[in-house]
Amino acid sequence: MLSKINFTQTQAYEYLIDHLVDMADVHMKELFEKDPQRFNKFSIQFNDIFVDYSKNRIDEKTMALLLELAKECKLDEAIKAMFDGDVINETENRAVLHTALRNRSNTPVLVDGKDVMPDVNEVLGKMKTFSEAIISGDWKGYTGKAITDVVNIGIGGSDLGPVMVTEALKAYKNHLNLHFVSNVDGTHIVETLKNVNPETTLFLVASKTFTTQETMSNAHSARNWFLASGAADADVAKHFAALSTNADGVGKFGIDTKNMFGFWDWVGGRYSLWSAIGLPIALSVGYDNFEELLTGAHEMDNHFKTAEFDQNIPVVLALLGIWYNNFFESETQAILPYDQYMHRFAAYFQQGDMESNGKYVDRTGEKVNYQTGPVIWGEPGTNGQHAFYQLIHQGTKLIPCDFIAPAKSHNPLGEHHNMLLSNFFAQTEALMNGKTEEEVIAELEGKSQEEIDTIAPFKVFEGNRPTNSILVKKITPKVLGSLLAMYEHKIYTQGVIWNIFSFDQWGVELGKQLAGKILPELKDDTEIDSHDASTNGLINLYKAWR
Ligand SMILES: O=P(O)(O)OC[C@H]1O[C@@H](O)[C@H](O)[C@@H](O)[C@@H]1O
Repeated sequence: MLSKINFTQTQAYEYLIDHLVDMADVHMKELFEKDPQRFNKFSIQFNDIFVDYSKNRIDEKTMALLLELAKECKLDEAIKAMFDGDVINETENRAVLHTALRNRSNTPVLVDGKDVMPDVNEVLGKMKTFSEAIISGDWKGYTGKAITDVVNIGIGGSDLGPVMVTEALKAYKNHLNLHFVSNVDGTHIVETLKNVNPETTLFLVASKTFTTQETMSNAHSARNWFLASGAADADVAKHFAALSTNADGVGKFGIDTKNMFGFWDWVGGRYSLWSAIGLPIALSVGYDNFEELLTGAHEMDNHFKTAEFDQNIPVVLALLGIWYNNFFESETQAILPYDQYMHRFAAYFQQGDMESNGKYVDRTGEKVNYQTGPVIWGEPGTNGQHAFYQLIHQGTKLIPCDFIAPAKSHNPLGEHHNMLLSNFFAQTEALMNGKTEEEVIAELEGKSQEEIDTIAPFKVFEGNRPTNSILVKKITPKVLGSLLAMYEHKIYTQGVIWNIFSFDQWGVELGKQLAGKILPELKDDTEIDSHDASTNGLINLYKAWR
């Protein structure tokens, strides 16, 4: 059981409130001027990942107090509890062991007294054999042709992770074409099926529960399409596989359980890309690269488990996030990868973070009296610069940003990478330093005083906008694995301090339930009056217009 400490009642929190008064008007520029060691003090390297957090509104006292806060909230016990397989997902009565899926050291991990590693390794072995057979072409479709296209049908955690990783690792891709269908909007499956041939397509039905409406509907439509092409029921086995914890559901759908890749209820959907849900990754970049991804994550797991908190990247990032979220009242957190391949990275962590920490009830069942999870958003640089950075630089909201960039590009083309990275460095520098009125006036030399007075206020940048710079050597499978685990553990750390349960997601249920009630009401054109006036009005208009 996790302890149930309200962090706003700790000693460290009280000190931090006082300390905030001292820090509120301090400009980071001054902190850099005062301390030549600041960059060394506030940066951590872990393997090929370098995290510079010196461009934050912190000093040594801030970090000491934040670290104290982590201690008072018993973060050490919480970390141990997760790795030990304790039932820390209390509202679902489950352990949380995505770390076991990438436990490359193979040390036993016990759930209810049973070591789960043999099962984990068995599924990995099956994924290896299967992916190699598909990639080599040994696996034949129902007319004897090799597979050319893989369509993953899944949503949420059964989609976002594999999409993000297969995109991020596109440089490692083989000849297979990967497609992802998630939305129940018929457009998604229809448009995808236009581009594939039933004789050479493999469908992966990815669903932890195997009950999710969107996924089941898309899977049925895909099977109908497949059978309509002239294939027989018996051919389904050559073209459909399931990634799921629900063997009964898989069997009922008509997928041979030989083609089922299992995982377990102690794997949360948004933490499942390391499990059988990662099969599209193994198919896209080869099993060895998938294993490298696991290795990278495992290394970060060990770092999180063993590094002192002041040298622990996920812990430090989490505490900085809390500093802004709970003391500076920032509402959002931007994730800005300067790497085109990582264009779905922020979208992935929208689920990872917001579904984990978007909770207003604490671990005692009481409503919290403080802010919990931030809104996560972001796009790859430099695209974001030409779109929304205006607000980050000169808007009224404080937006802490994570900038992520690789030193080596997979596509070193002329000066492109230097140009990209010059923007990466320039943005965090600009956000920190800003531009003073004097600097603006100096730039306007030669203009009339009237012109200067008119335009100068618009050209001033306050600066003092916080950023973390995460510079990695190269986006390899291993580095990506470490980065993903880093954010996962940051999320958990914040959940521990906010005293919330990060591994359930009750907030997604109500909408599903209501949609279930409304669906039968849409079958015919009878006027509806069973809801509020707005919902009735909209449903009836829909019926009139469809
Ligand atoms: O993998 P499943 O069972 O189809 O679930 C998909 C998604 O369903 C959503 O309802 C959950 O909030 C997500 O956490 C989950 O990833």
